[in-house]
Amino acid sequence: MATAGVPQRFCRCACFCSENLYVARYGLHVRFRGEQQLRADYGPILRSRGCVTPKDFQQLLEELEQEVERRKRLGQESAARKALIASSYHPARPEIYNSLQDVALAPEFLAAAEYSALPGADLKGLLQRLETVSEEKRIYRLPVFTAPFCQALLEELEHFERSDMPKGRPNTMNNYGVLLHELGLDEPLVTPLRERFLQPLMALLYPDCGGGWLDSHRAFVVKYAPGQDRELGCHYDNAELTINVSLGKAFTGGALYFGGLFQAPSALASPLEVEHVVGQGVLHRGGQLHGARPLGTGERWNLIVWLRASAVRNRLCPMCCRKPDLVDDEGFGDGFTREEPTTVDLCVMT
Ligand SMILES: O=C(O)CCC(=O)C(=O)O
Ligand SMILES: [Fe+2]
Repeated sequence: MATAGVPQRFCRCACFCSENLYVARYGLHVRFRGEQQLRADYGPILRSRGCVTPKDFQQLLEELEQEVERRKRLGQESAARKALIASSYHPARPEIYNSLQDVALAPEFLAAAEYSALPGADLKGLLQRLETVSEEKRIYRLPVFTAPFCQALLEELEHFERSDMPKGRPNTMNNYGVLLHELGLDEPLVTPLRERFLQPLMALLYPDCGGGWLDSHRAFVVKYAPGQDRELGCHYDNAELTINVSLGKAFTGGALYFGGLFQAPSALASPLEVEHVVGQGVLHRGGQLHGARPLGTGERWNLIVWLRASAVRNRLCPMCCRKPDLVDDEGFGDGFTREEPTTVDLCVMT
């Protein structure tokens, strides 16, 4: 469905500063309101995962307090980094910052998106144009970018990494990578990718998850390398839908694994392993539990776009599973809005 909206102010949910704090050492997401609550809610599980001595617990407390402070400052600090990068960073591959061209996209991706935008398109027709990785889990895969585009984007990201520009962390679980909006790549690259190509695809694949109502995103590149992050613990995304595109380089290991939906009990029984194919994107629901196996050799860079539909998340924050407690934020925030999205069905207007 084609939609035209007025510019929105986006918000985050206040739970961002108290829920789902990730403790990598103990492989655990915790809710944190203070020492007593942490002991009461997580004492036994923390002990079973190696947080045994008073010193261990004290260290964990300090880390959680720091993480809360970091999260409170995140929006403003990110906006400041973006402004500095815009004024003083010199790209290695300036063409990446031009508006997204069809030549950057794999023919299969163009064909699937073009088909999906036709008035008579249906799910059955679309499924003939992409790979069904799991029908039950509704996971799909298709080529997204051409090899030269992946190469150019990687070169640009490595150039940025080597620069002395300030860098944000892609999300609360990955320590290495790049936030694309800070680099100035949202407007020319990610927003057109979402609006022109992913929206029609997702509307057919996941109409029940807001696929037809995507109005913002959070896009980042995650990097895995020896001596840096090597694997990713099991989690669900703060997104209605996700696309994960493998950009390269040469690597072994790092496969994605998928369990059930996070709301379902025994959600991680018999996970499904999905290998990366360079240039290809894996599509899945944000609520599908997943993680990444340890990297073997080489470096792995993946573009992740968390796609958000305010019409869905305004009703229920996927991170705290409550009605969101809205806090104004910078940019797309976490994709919540105070008003319902104002959309005009362009089909009706013609
Ligand atoms: O390592 C990957 O490719 C998956 C990353 C991921 O799931 C995420 O960032 O949400
Ligand atoms: Fe994820």
